Amino acid sequence: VERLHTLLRDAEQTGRPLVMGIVNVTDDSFSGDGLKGDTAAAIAQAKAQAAAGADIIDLGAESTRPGAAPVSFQQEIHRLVPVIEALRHDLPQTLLSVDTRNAGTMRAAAVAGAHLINDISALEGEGSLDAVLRTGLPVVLMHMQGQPGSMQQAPQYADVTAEVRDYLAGRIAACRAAGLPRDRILIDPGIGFGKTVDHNLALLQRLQAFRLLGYPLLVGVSRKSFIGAIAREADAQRRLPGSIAAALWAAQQGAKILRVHDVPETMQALDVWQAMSRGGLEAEKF
Ligand SMILES: Nc1nc2[nH]c(SCC(=O)O)nc2c(=O)[nH]1
Repeated sequence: VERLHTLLRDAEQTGRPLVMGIVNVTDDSFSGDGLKGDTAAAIAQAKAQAAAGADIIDLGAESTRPGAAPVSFQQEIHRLVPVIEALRHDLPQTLLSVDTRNAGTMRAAAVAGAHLINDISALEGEGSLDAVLRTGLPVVLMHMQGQPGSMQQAPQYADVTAEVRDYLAGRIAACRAAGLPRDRILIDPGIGFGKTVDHNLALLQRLQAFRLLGYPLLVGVSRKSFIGAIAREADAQRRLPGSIAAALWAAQQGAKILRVHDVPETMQALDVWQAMSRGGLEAEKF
């Protein structure tokens, strides 16, 4: 928790958000050897993101893309633990986050050395709030309407910003009442999780509403389909300019952590944005 708060204080002082690199430890193994190929690939990707300046690496084993099939927590653990253990050793300066909804995975990830739990279901899963309490780790509470398999069919809100904010306020209250200290809570509006394009845009336009809750704000826009809709780009791998634009907007609105696929490109964009938004280079010598 201390290391995360040191980074968050730096972010506050420099006005530059932290960068969280995304690493998926999936099982669609190209090598056909089940997992070894995917473990090695995930470790290599995490190392590259850390070398490019990522402050945090977010490791996920369950694709929570709309329509994705759920993954058992045993399978999640089987995929994630080797990667966490390797990165704890190889990347001692980089915080490791685990993207999971499962209490069992949270416990195993903490034992393996993860520093942060990133839960798209805001600790609503069976036993997950208790599991996180016992791990001592900080947690990202994210809003999602419905479930990944069906959440994009008919997202529905009277006032998306108010409803997402009130949901997060409720989850914060529940976690605090269960004994989770303030300094172990981060929040996230869940861009793309049960939202139309217009819902996502409304949330991004009103990110300040979430800062009023008083917790560090994490935002994930990288390569998401609302960017594809706006820019008419069906291929997620070709949404980098739009992802950078949305990330800088979120930074401008006070997001403290940006969750991204493209770390070097985001770092360069933040370098230039920071030079102008805070005035003057940060003692850079050419
Ligand atoms: N906290 C948090 N966790 C996430 N996990 C994913 S998976 C879908 C994708 O990357 O397109 N998105 C997010 C996000 O926005 N926030």
